Amino acid sequence: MSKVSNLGDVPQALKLTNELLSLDPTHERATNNKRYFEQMLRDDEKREPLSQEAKRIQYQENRDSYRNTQEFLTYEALCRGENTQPIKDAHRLKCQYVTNNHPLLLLQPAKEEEMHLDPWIVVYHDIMSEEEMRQIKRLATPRLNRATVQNAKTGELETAHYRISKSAWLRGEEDPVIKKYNERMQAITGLDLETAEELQIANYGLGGHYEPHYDFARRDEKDAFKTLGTGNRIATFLNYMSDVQAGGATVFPYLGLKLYPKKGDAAFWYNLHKSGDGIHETRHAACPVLVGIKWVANKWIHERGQEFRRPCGLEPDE
Ligand SMILES: O=C(O)CCC(=O)C(=O)O
Ligand SMILES: [Fe+2]
Repeated sequence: MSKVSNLGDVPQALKLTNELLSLDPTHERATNNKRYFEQMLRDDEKREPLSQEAKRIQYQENRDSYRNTQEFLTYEALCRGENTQPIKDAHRLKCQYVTNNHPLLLLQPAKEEEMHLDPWIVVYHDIMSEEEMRQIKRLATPRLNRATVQNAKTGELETAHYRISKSAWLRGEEDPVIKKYNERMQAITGLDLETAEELQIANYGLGGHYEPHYDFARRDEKDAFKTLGTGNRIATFLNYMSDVQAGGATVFPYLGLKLYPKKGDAAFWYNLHKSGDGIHETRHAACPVLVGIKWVANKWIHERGQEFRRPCGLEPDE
């Protein structure tokens, strides 16, 4: 009951408390709460009602400054399902079958749908089978641990309030399903996955989310990916292994773009320009899960090995 009142719904908290007291009239905590909620409601009646605008200001004053930046407010608006800006050049977006002339794709081409042109963000439909998803979840489940982030100053891995999920890493050698799936991602992207990170499986429970971030490391970050010796994260291949009933979209605040998880689909984008500079508009976030749970599998592809597959460009933003 006090949790309901913490959310600001005192009348509902009082109603539930009265219900509890009708079942257990001697409940001491409920008796005290009842008195407390009734007093709160009497105090409320004396106060001038707050306008929508005043409520918004009060809400914003209680948050840290980052949460009031345009970026964060846009992230929240996108997560509520609002459209914050029209998708640029939406009329030029295309769908196509992709084979890259690769034996793995000739009989079953990948169904590629462009979601954004610059930066280029695509979704591949139905590329993971039910059985593959089941096996990946089976392997990951006993190994799920609270996800961490890298502290940009110290380089240490730590848990953070802005990333709430559990994750596990799966190596290609440990199961034929993983190996085969890695090969499919390699065929579709045309990139070398030898230098990629292992497959990261993430599970988001209710309220699980990951606030706006880049997948690539900035120049001023300490030791980012240095131990790997494979350069920066050139691209992200993000597989959705569940539908999410409400919430849980992947959103790009600078593009006004929302990708809704669809079981068996995957999103793909380059994080770096051909020059190696980061593409800042790829900043993205995983919205809080409101109903259901969310499973994803991330493959972060690195720069080394792509020298001939995606040659360097001479212009910084080519
Ligand atoms: O789960 C998502 O939708 C995005 C996850 C993500 O951005 C990440 O793990 O880096
Ligand atoms: Fe990410």
